[in-house]
Amino acid sequence: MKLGRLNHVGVAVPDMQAAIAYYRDVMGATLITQPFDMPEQGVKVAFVNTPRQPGALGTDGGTQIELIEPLGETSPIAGFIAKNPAGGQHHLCYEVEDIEAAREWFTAQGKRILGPTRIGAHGTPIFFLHPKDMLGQLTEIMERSHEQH
Ligand SMILES: CC[C@H](C(=O)O)C(=O)SCCNC(=O)CCNC(=O)[C@H](O)C(C)(C)COP(=O)(O)OP(=O)(O)OC[C@H]1O[C@@H](n2cnc3c(N)ncnc32)[C@H](O)[C@@H]1OP(=O)(O)O
Ligand SMILES: [Co+2]
Repeated sequence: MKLGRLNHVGVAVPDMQAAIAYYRDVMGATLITQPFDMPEQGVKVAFVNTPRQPGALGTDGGTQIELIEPLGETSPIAGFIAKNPAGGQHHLCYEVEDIEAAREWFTAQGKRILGPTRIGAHGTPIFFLHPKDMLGQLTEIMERSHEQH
């Protein structure tokens, strides 16, 4: 498998609106999506587009900041926010051509895959790899969008 594009950096936040105001007012971001809920993933999500982005989700261009706020009692990031009340860098997401081939690759490497492959915030299949197997970094693998833009 070859290293793919860094699609986004996941940043866990305790307060989505405060985080959006920070990226807009402190960091000067101009392309921030409206937050949307992903109850099946236990998060509220918003994307901060870095420059050279056409502005549509998942399109080619720069890397996004993916703001994630816990949603619901069983959010997988509740523990992270409990340990890091101010929030912080949560995961990195890399793109692959074929999610199933990537699953086989990491499994063969003895890396723990967290749960089933499911549809992520960009509408393509994703899975997560345990941070303890990935240099301490929670790692998301995402099949890149094959739509032509
Ligand atoms: C899917 C929508 C969207 C997208 O891009 O499409 C997203 O990315 S949503 C992102 C939120 N969803 C997930 O993160 C799913 C995968 N994550 C998990 O299953 C859990 O968060 C897990 C298992 C990584 C950690 O769960 P939890 O914190 O409840 O467990 P522990 O406290 O026992 O943690 C075990 C061990 O790992 C360390 N840890 C936890 N989170 C992270 C992290 N983000 N980065 C690095 N290390 C992490 C934690 O400190 C523990 O270490 P220890 O030394 O044992 O204390
Ligand atoms: Co993500």
